[in-house]
Amino acid sequence: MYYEKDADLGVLKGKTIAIIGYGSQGHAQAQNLRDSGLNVVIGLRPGKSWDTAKNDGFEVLSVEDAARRADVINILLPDETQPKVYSQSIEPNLKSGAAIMFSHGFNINFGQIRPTADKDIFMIAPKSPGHMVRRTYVEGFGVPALIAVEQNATGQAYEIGLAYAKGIGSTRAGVIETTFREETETDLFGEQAVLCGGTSALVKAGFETLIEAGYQPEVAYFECLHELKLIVDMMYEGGLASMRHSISNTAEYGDYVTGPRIITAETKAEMKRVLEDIQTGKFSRNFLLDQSNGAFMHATRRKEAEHPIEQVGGSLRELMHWIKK
Ligand SMILES: NC(=O)C1=CN([C@@H]2O[C@H](COP(=O)(O)OP(=O)(O)OC[C@H]3O[C@@H](n4cnc5c(N)ncnc54)[C@H](OP(=O)(O)O)[C@@H]3O)[C@@H](O)[C@H]2O)C=CC1
Ligand SMILES: CC[C@](O)(C(C)=O)C(=O)O
Ligand SMILES: [Mg+2]
Ligand SMILES: [Mg+2]
Repeated sequence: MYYEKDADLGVLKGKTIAIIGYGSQGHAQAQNLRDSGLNVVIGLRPGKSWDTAKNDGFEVLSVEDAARRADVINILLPDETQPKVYSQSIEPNLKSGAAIMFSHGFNINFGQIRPTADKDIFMIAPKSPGHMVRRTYVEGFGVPALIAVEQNATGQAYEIGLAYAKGIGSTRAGVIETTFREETETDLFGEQAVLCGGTSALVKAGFETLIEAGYQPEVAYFECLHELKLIVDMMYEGGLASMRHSISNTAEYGDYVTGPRIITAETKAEMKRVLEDIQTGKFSRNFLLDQSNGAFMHATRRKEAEHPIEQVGGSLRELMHWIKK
């Protein structure tokens, strides 16, 4: 694990870091790096993010101009957008010896971006949503991250990568070394099976079961979604044991006897098939195919927004002034 003492911000002093994209990760990493005293420019197309980055006080350039200026460039565009922008706007304008960074290994791992041999290629992957990358930094800490070096053309990739990780606050929390392949496959698996796909399916199924049995939607919302954060906060702080220490014996007994009825051997067998689809490239091919017109994604976004849990949750959260803050 790498910490503050292992990273020297001085490696990046006097260099220009171009952050391409100003979305979830882009805005957070750019603001943290600037607050760490580093020189950051933002590369974008004209539009909403351009205006936001400008209002936040950044020098905003076209992607082409940002690439020309960059000593280090972090491509923080949506994964499906990166290959075209890289080949059309970034690659032709990069200096020889520039360092190319990612925060997720998707496009290198699946061969969608293939930089030339004279460039450093590495990744600092925060294990956190972008907005928490910023929030924890402002609070004086940071989120854990992974470092992976794919190509070390200058021999300086680790030093630059660790300095970058320090700049976004991650060496305060700890940085673990990995490979592009391990980060890509575990990240995709985690978000699909556990963190996002698994959790949202579990929450919706629990909520639907209660309201179909005639219970109040508001009660079902508190039980299956709202309280989840409070339970997960305890797991985050002290693992499963700490959560089980705080809940009642009744809940702990129910945890042991009912958990395996919900997440069964068949669920785990399906998880293995999900992982295989990621490893073989089947998932990435399907994702990129859908993103060429976005048909499944757009239809599903609309359908999910209409789910009763979103309707009741929207009204309840209006009353939760502490969340709005
Ligand atoms: N979201 C997260 O928390 C995490 C993301 N990652 C990785 O970080 C990377 C960035 O993801 P994320 O932050 O979610 O991305 P977002 O979808 O939040 O970022 C979109 C940004 O890219 C800009 N953009 C989109 N298309 C173009 C284009 N053609 N030219 C110029 N700018 C464009 C958008 O600008 P506009 O307003 O003009 O559309 C916007 O600023 C991905 O590799 C992702 O896997 C890794 C860890 C966590
Ligand atoms: C869990 C989803 C994530 O991998 C993340 C926030 O780490 C992502 O791709 O957004
Ligand atoms: Mg992730
Ligand atoms: Mg991810």
